[in-house]
Amino acid sequence: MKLVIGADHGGFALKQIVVKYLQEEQWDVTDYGTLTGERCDYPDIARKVALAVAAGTFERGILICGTGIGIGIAANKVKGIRAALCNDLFSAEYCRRHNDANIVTMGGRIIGPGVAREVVRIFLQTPFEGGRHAARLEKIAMLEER
Ligand SMILES: O=C(CO)[C@H](O)[C@H](O)[C@H](O)COP(=O)(O)O
Repeated sequence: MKLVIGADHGGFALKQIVVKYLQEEQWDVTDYGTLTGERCDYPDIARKVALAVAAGTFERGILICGTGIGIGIAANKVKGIRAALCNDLFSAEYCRRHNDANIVTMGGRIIGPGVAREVVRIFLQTPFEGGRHAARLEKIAMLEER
């Protein structure tokens, strides 16, 4: 599975840790920045990552800002993106099982490396259940056409 990751300055430090973890675990991960800890605007990072996931260049994305909120709001403006804020393990599991999330967002000012690594592991390993949840995702897709 090809992965893409991005973060603003609020998520930069945690992104570095997550990238290292993914590389150690042999995941194919591409870093879309920011590549320094300098202040930047999370919508710019969200846009690059979300467009690449929506285009199918990458199957899943990981986005990190200070809280995970702003970067997720921005990513969800891109058609086909289902970005889920996961600062806990239960959310990481159910955003996959019920929502087929294709981007996970986290807060670099909220969670530490241990939780972040587990969130990412669960996000990448948990399948979508389909069934009644697929019908609900179709309704979400219809909202994109309004
Ligand atoms: O978008 C956010 C909040 O929803 C992120 O946490 C940003 O990283 C944060 O707003 C950046 O704030 P800063 O004061 O410019 O560091």
